[in-house]
Amino acid sequence: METLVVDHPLVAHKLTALRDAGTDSPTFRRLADELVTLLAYEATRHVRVTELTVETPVATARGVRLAQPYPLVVPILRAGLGMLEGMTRLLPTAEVGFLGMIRNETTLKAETYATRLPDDLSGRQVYVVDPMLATGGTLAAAIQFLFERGADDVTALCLLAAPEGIAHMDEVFSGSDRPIRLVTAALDERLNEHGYIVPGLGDAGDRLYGVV
Ligand SMILES: O=P(O)(O)OC[C@H]1O[C@H](OP(=O)(O)OP(=O)(O)O)[C@H](O)[C@@H]1O
Ligand SMILES: O=c1cc[nH]c(=O)[nH]1
Ligand SMILES: [Mg+2]
Repeated sequence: METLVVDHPLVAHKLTALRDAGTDSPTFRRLADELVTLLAYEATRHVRVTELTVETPVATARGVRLAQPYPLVVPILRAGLGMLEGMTRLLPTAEVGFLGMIRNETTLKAETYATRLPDDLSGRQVYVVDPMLATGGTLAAAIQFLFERGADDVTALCLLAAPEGIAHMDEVFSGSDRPIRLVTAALDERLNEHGYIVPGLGDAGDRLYGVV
């Protein structure tokens, strides 16, 4: 997996506020939304475009527009929903598909409870959004699911990643000829004994939407 850690003072500033346990849910949501827009700028660097010409008031100009089929954005519920609007603001013509997944907090295995995606993803560029890449079980299962539907160009946007999660992704997809990119605001130190990212930001879903 090709990993890009976005090194930018504004990203670091917003991420620091996001990590702060004293940051309330409304502020956390706003910061997550702002951060994803900054990450999306880098994550969409390879978005497919087609060339065209337009008439400016002065002359003919060559330019580009997003190619069809338009990209698919896939938030992994629940926490990924906190990154959806920031993505679609930048890619307003993108289609949106949903994956509902929850990590069993005892076994740390990901379980899928909802899927609402186009059946055929061949030829589509897919952007998966989920704030946390911890053990990597959730993201690996999500991408396997997208690959089964024909996706061959997947970029994941995460606010935080752990080295263990990146290693797991590399192991699961080592023999794959389909490239996967990860764009993240930070690569943290490690996971703790409960599978939480250290120093991390806690449970992203709870901090966005409250404890259920
Ligand atoms: O890399 P992993 O070890 O699989 O963990 C990461 C997953 O855990 C969190 O979701 P969670 O399962 O807490 O669900 P939620 O979004 O409903 O809170 C997070 O948003 C990821 O989806
Ligand atoms: O640190 C972590 C790990 C998994 N899920 C979270 O929300 N936070
Ligand atoms: Mg959670």
